[in-house]
Amino acid sequence: MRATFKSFNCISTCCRNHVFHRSRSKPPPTHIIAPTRFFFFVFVFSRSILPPCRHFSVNNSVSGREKVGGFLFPKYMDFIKAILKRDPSGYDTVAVRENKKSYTYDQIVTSAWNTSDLLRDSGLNVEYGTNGFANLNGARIAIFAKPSAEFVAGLFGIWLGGGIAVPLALSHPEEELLYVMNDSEVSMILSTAEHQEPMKSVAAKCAAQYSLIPEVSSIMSKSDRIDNYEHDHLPESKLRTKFADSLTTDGDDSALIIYTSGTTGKPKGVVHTHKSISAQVQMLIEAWDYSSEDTFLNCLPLHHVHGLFNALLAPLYAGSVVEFLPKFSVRGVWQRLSESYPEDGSTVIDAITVFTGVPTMYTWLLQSYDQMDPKSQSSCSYAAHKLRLMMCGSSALPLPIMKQWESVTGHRLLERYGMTEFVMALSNPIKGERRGGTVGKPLPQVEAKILVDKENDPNASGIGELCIRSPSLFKEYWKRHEATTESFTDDGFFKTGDTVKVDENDYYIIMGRTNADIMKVGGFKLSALEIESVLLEHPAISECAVLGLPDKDYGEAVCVIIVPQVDAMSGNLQDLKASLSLKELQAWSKKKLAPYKIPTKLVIWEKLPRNAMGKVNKKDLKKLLQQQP
Ligand SMILES: Nc1ncnc2c1ncn2[C@@H]1O[C@H](COP(=O)(O)OP(=O)(O)OP(=O)(O)O)[C@@H](O)[C@H]1O
Repeated sequence: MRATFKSFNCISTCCRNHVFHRSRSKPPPTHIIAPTRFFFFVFVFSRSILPPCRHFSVNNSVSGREKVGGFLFPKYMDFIKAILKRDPSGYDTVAVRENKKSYTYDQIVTSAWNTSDLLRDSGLNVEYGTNGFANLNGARIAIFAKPSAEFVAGLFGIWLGGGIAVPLALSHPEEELLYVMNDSEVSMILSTAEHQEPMKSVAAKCAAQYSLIPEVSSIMSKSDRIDNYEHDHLPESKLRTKFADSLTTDGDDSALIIYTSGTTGKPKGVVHTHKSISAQVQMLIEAWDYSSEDTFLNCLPLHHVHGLFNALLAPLYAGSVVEFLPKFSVRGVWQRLSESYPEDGSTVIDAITVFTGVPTMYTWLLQSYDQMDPKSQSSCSYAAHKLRLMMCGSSALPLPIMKQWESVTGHRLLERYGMTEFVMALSNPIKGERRGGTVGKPLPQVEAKILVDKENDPNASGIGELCIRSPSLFKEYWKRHEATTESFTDDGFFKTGDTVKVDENDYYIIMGRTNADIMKVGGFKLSALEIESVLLEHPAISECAVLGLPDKDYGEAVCVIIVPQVDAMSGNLQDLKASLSLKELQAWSKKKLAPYKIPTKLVIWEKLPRNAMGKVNKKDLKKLLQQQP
């Protein structure tokens, strides 16, 4: 990953211009969010999880804690601590929904508490803090569960126990799982029953323990809402504050290791702390107005920051409901949106208000929309239009897709830019102009600068490597001290490895990964993302990936891999190859692209290989194409 480190070091001797941008927004106040449902953590601690004496008595007999006068908490994340200090706002406390079941904050934390007990009692190397409470002292605990209440409870349970969570990818083959587990030296794997047998076997192969995540009980059905829930034991806010103050939090403690996709090298473990997580969720809530009025539809994997932070942790911190659709399906999404907003205008409880996805999800949703009958199209358009917010990111959103989505739903997608190492950094505004083809400006408290290599950019076009400084920056690459040091500038900016520029209004334009999307053709630096966006306007092209292949005359040649539109695909791929020739494509491109940007090689495939986040690994594709005759 970020293979630009080396080239960056070379550049460092060259002359550089720093274009510096800083968000003018004021830092968020400590309590920026409306009172949320998370106060139920306290509710849970005081009545549901354990008998009352277990929490607050001096001489309880809970394992490892009996000597202590005080409370039962080891290190705990600032994130939750802040929540504990807020005032309750009401009793509608559903946190998670999945498969038509609803789970309250209470129920999730009950299970989280049980998980942390299980971890402490598992014989792992626990340590006793100054307050005498046992904690896992940063032991790595992997979590393998589909997006669900159990996943959330498992994650919070690991944090409650003082461990570092390592979310695993459900789609990864055993070899990749073992790489992550061995690299992060996982002590235990937590999973749900459906994955029990394979995960036990994986655990055995890397000398880790295995355990099931304690079940999370749900409220019976959607209609059995929390209004009927008992809430007369809610502790006084004074007690809540005291309780929160007693937590021995150290915000700099590591909380989470997320592995990079490895699209630019071997996956690295990106370590986030309680503090960086806390900072990030507060930034997102402020930037995008998340609130307890929101219900998110989360169809994303949770081992990447998009699904985990944008669509789970930040919403929960804001007191929103997160509804999981564990596996993205165009049918599932359209159906859920249509159910939320019937065309007769009737109001539905639990309607989805926020959706966030990767560009390919929107492409596929549009393709399925095109196949619908007019009545279904009308109800889908009507419903999608009603959402408060629709966002896109993780890879470039091509302009044609953005425009099509706007014409179908009336929503101008909010595109933002992020990376595992700092989660989110740049965003188009919630209010104000969302500029297509850009990722907006720095989020609150984020500083961005562009390292322009003047020597290779004599025209001073302002194109260069994006660097980010933010309270949400990661702490380190797990056990990779050198890689960590190399990835930062002397003044603490993280070097993203992405080539960018700003437009006339200071909105950032991502030109792509320097080592995968930036091609050098006959002395010109070209952005593959820009060419892809133009080619997608061609009526016969559904998806495409542009990449540079070695060329003896020009250094690199522009090659495009095309996936034809569904209609075209209903014919024979061979016929299509004959009809969509390189010549035809070049003739069409002439009106839209400068001559040196026009592809000189064309490959037609039925689909593009994409990872769980819909990303294409161009390094692999290049290798593959070079091997082909
Ligand atoms: N809105 C966006 N437009 C263009 N590119 C984006 C956008 N959002 C994210 N990206 C790309 O995704 C990258 C971050 O993704 P992530 O941290 O998952 O890394 P990766 O490239 O998928 O994997 P690896 O870090 O292993 O190479 C960014 O560096 C950028 O290249």
